[in-house]
Amino acid sequence: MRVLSVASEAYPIIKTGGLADVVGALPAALAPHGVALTTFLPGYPALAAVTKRAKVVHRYTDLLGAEARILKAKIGDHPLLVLDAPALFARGGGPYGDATGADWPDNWRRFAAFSRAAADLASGAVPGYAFDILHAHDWQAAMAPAYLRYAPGPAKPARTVVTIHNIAFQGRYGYDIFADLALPDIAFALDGVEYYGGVGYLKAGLEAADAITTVSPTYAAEIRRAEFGMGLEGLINDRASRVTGIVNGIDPAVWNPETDASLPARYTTRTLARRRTNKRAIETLFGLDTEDGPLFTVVSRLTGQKGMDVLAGALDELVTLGGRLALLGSGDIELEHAFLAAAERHPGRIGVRIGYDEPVSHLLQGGADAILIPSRFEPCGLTQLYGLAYGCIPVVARTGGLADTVIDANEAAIAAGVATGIQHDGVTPEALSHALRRTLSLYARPDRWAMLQRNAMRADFSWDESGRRYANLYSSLLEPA
Ligand SMILES: Nc1ncnc2c1ncn2[C@@H]1O[C@H](COP(=O)(O)OP(=O)(O)O[C@H]2O[C@H](CO)[C@@H](O)[C@H](O)[C@H]2O)[C@@H](O)[C@H]1O
Repeated sequence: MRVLSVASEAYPIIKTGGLADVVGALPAALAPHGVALTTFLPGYPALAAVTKRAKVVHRYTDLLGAEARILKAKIGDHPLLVLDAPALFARGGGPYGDATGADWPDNWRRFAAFSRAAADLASGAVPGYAFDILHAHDWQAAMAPAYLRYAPGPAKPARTVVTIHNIAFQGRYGYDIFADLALPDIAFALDGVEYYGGVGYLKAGLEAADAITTVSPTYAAEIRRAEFGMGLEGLINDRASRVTGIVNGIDPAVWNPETDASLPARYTTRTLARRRTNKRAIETLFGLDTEDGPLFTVVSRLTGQKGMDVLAGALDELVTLGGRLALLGSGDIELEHAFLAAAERHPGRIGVRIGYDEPVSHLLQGGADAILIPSRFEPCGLTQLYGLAYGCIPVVARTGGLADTVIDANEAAIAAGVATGIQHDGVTPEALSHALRRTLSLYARPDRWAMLQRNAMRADFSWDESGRRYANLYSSLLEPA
């Protein structure tokens, strides 16, 4: 089975968040199930190294107004296609905006062109290329199924899957762009690309897709409610029979404490004491006091989704209770300032690094005692999975994938020997305070804490099962109706 996986980022080439980890891991996750997956990415400057000697497989003189080429390269050992369109993608800053974080004003054109090219690959417009399934990730790729539906190429169009990694980002634009999308007028319909009078990219993809997935069963249920659906709950309910939740796995080649080159000391469940060396390295890097007391970490975008405002308000208490915090993140400027101010108030107890740093994120998982994830909503969440694998106990809000992947250390779960973390209901100062206190009282019982760590590290979040689920979903779409 041949699948085209269409996304705006993929680890290790270009990453701003969890989407990249998943897209980067899918080819290896699906190969054992007989799925040959080709990844399709926009040609940002970060791809220059991998496309240097790439073969041109297709040329456009006018792809929604831009000159473009499709290049053939590799991501690891797996096939990669790249949309090289300098007018759209060859610019500094990030994949979605300039260096200040402001979105590019032509994102509608950039990702419509990218989706149009994906649809061409998946419907016979590019000689030598054919795919059974087009799998589009998030709004940046979601117009591809809409193009396949309304303006396919010469061959039978591939069947389509859209995966929602975060429904909060929808790619919503005014009606004025419609004329430039090169879609027939009938596409501007209630069950087409129309969204509240304008154009909605994610909405269009969800209407056109043969199957919709999101990244955990609980989030799949949550987005049927107004509180989580962000305006798309009606559509999700109408199409509920096509919606499934498939939890993300983690890539053992990247996230494994036994082999992780970013850790000063590597370890297993049998050598947990070696984590102390990593803790010392964190203390040095973050300017924290040297001691064996509880060390919390945060590795996150600093946003309201992640509950970082509530956490910032809980830091004085965290310190009063005897905890320390090493935080790595970037995002909302007020939140960055709030965490930096807390670090100034509590020298030696709170250390903050504003920025994005992959190796430091590994060190924090490998040396801190617990990772705080008080998200208001979380489609799956990966940092709690990395925490589990590294014995860095996740302290999480009971929502979305966090609810599905962490087993709360209540008395029954402890007695049964299955607890892997701490959950709290709601993202309020009281709930967070209670969770911090529970965590610290567990930490004060070394036997219980070590049991939690061992349970967490043994929990299976490999891609085996989820890879099989995606493969089964693809197969089901290819069966005759
Ligand atoms: N400052 C920093 N430095 C280094 N690394 C950093 C970092 N800040 C974050 N990261 C890394 O970025 C990734 C974040 O992934 P998450 O799944 O937690 O959230 P995100 O909201 O980006 O993803 C969305 O998509 C994913 C994938 O489906 C869903 O799991 C999730 O719920 C959804 O919101 C992790 O690999 C983390 O280590």
